[in-house]
Amino acid sequence: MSNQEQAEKILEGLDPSQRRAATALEGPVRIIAGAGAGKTRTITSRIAYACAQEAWDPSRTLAVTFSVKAAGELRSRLSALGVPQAVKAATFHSAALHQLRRAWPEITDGYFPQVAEDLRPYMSRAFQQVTAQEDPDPVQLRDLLEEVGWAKVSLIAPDDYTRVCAASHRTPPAGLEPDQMSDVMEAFEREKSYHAAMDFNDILLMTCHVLEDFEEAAAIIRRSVGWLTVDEYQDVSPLQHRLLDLWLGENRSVCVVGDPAQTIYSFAGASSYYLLDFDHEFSPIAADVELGTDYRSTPQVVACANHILATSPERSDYLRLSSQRERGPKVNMMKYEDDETEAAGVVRRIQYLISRGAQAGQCAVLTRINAQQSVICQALKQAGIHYRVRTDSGWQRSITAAQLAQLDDAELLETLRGQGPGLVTVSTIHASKGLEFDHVFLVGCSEGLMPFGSPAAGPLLEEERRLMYVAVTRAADSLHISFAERKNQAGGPRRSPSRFLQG
Ligand SMILES: Nc1ncnc2c1ncn2[C@@H]1O[C@H](COP(=O)(O)OP(=O)(O)OP(=O)(O)O)[C@@H](O)[C@H]1O
Repeated sequence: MSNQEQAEKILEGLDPSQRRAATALEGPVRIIAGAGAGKTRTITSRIAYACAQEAWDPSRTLAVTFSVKAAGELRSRLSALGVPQAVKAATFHSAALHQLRRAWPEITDGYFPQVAEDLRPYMSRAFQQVTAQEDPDPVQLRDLLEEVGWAKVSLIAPDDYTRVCAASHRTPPAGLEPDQMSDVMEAFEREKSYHAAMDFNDILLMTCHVLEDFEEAAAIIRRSVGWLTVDEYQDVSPLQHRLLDLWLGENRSVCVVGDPAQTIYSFAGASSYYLLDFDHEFSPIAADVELGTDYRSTPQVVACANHILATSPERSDYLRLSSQRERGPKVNMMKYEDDETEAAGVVRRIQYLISRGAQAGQCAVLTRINAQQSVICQALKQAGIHYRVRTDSGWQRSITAAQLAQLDDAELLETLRGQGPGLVTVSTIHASKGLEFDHVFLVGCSEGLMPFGSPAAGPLLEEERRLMYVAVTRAADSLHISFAERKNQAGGPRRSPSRFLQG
């Protein structure tokens, strides 16, 4: 097959908008893609098409994304499209770490710092030095580390922290005053450098530093980033954006893809501002494509997703999806007495679906927070249904190693990839991002849980709305939304249905 024929074949599975995005090979390209609209299909086809056309040098082609899982998905889809191995698909952090390692001997004689797995000891010592208090408790420690992480990805130096707090009414964690927190931030950095350690954000900060201050090393890095694709661009932080800017320099071969309605990490410094502003920042852009056709979900699920966004004050930034599928069952709404009854009801429904031929691996129960999961897991266990829990740190299976050994190879592979036929998924909404299931059960849809903390109108409420949208759009065939009127039989305050379901 000639290169041209091969290139044409790559485009075969794309609709006209996806094709327009995939064939715009030079200059800045923005793809705004709704949930299930094939953004991964489009960007992988674009890279494959460019390589098949010999328009790009594969060894200078880089695609970055946020999670290890998404990077793995990109790699396997690129390889299925016959893309040369030389094309790199990586997380921001692993791409930067690789560049930093290579540049290091050119810029210093010092040892390469270790990426610290556990930052708690450094933070604990920093806290003690500044406050002369005992160890912070585990929750304080977590909050302090989150605050330092937020400041770093937001490019807020310790010196500026106090000013930022005053301007934005931000309250530091662990009962600290802003200037104490600023001192803790400095002490934390000292502790890490004393032990030749770095955290995840340091990888990006140090790479920025190399690109800014070491001309030769910067030129080598920039040469390796000839054609850049950035996935999930709606979740980019100011620090990641700075790195992108420095990677590109004068280069304008950049394609970003994202969905402003799926920004769910604002609390950690992510912002859809860069996606929405891309056409100004990179003006003139070569192609600006919107993908609004949802290939994943039924019209009923899509209508529910559109309804959730319809009352948002930010709705003009969001795409209105249209479903490409046949009609399916209507969205099932249920009210239960308490959490246990809700869990039992959900499990009964899953049993019913399985008895009608559904695969357990295609059923997911989604929760807003981790604490909602134990009652669900208990009910699944009682019913003898194997499940796995998806947390941000990975899978915890209810199935034992011995049971795992009985699965055949194909099942095992699928199970390990998270798509096995045998295990129901119990996941937080955050951890379900990018996944799809035939049957989705979204539990706890009451005020207080969804939106969590029932915030007043404003950015917090909008982030909760987007979370609900992400949850709903994971469903391909059937969607089951429920809530419990009380926590348990003992009573407790009466809960009302989520405002996102009204109207
Ligand atoms: N042109 C198309 N024709 C048929 N099916 C398609 C097309 N584009 C995408 N799909 C299917 O739609 C589903 C979603 O595609 P993909 O995984 O690329 O979506 P995504 O946009 O990355 O999803 P999300 O952002 O919601 O996680 C997949 O099952 C994919 O095969």
